[in-house]
Amino acid sequence: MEGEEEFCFHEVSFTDRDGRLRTTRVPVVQELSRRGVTRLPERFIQLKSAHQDEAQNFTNLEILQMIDMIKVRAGSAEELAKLAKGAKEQGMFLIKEHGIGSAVLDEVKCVVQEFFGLSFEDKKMCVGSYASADNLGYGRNFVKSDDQILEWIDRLAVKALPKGATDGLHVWPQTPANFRRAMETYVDQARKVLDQVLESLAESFSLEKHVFLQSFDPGRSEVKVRVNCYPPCPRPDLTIGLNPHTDASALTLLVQLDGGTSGLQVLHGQDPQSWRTVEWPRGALLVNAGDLLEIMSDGRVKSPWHRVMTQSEVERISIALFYNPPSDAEIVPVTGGSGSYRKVVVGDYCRHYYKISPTKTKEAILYAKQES
Ligand SMILES: O=C(O)CCC(=O)C(=O)O
Ligand SMILES: [Fe+2]
Repeated sequence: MEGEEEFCFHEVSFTDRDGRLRTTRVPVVQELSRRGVTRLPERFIQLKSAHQDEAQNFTNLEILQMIDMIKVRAGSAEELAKLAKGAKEQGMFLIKEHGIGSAVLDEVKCVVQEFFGLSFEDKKMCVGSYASADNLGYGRNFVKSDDQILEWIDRLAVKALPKGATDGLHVWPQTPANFRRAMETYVDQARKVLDQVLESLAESFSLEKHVFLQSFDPGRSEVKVRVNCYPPCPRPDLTIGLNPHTDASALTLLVQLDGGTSGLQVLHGQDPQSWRTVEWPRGALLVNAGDLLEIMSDGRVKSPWHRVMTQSEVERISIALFYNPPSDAEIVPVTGGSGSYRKVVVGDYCRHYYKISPTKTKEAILYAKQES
């Protein structure tokens, strides 16, 4: 058996179910992978459950709508109809001709690859840890107990907007030196694209075009970026990169680094629902509705349940950008939808989401449901 003492660990603080502050150690999966472990450590083995059985037998999702943002900007009725369809039927769609410069995308991909290419010691040294502030920095996904089954992932999370929000908190990597500049340039351009998506989504639902955008504020809206690294895994059939979840955000923009095949899966269809692997053409970006948009849109859009599978030979890196209105903004569902949502304060919703996550079902959104 590989000696536990040889592994590198993330030190994790969490508040347990009794409200006590606890610490635990979580193996750094990139290091396990680099050392060529052939046996998946016990803590990563998911219980044999329905979704594991299905995981070995899924089909590709070929029907994600591909939205041409040039046509959207020109007000093409046909493209807006595709946008409405993608948002309503799957809560997830692809965008092309988005206007984010290829040099900007190449640079951001390059800095995240360089960061995850560093040794564990160098990564730890050049960036603050999760314990430092609000789940930011370099580490792992949620850990809430000593006996939690772990996901095969390492991640880096930074708060990119409002500008300067994390100055002094040492959560931006110092290596590579251009990391922060590259990420902030990307975030700036991505935010403009997402504003356009929000405006066009409203139009595509025959609503006034500012109904979603009006909750946002150029100086105070929030962007968190999470870089997800799923290293090659000895037993992809026994574990998962990221457990099924919905995002708390209004919108999430996903970039997947070239070279990696997609491991992202989304729950598709109604009665029966099934997991489908997302087909992700090179160059396209993926937009995913989060819970806040489900609330704002009064259920016209549903935040999709999604998860990430691992692969045995390939390291996959994705960049998830979460776009939210200011934390103190009150979001009010646009009437005429399902009528089952109530107004919530963004920060209150997000705190609730993080407090109860991870969950086995789409539970956090119940917080924003009207009592019937
Ligand atoms: O890696 C991916 O493609 C998805 C990541 C994701 O769902 C998340 O970070 O919330
Ligand atoms: Fe997600």
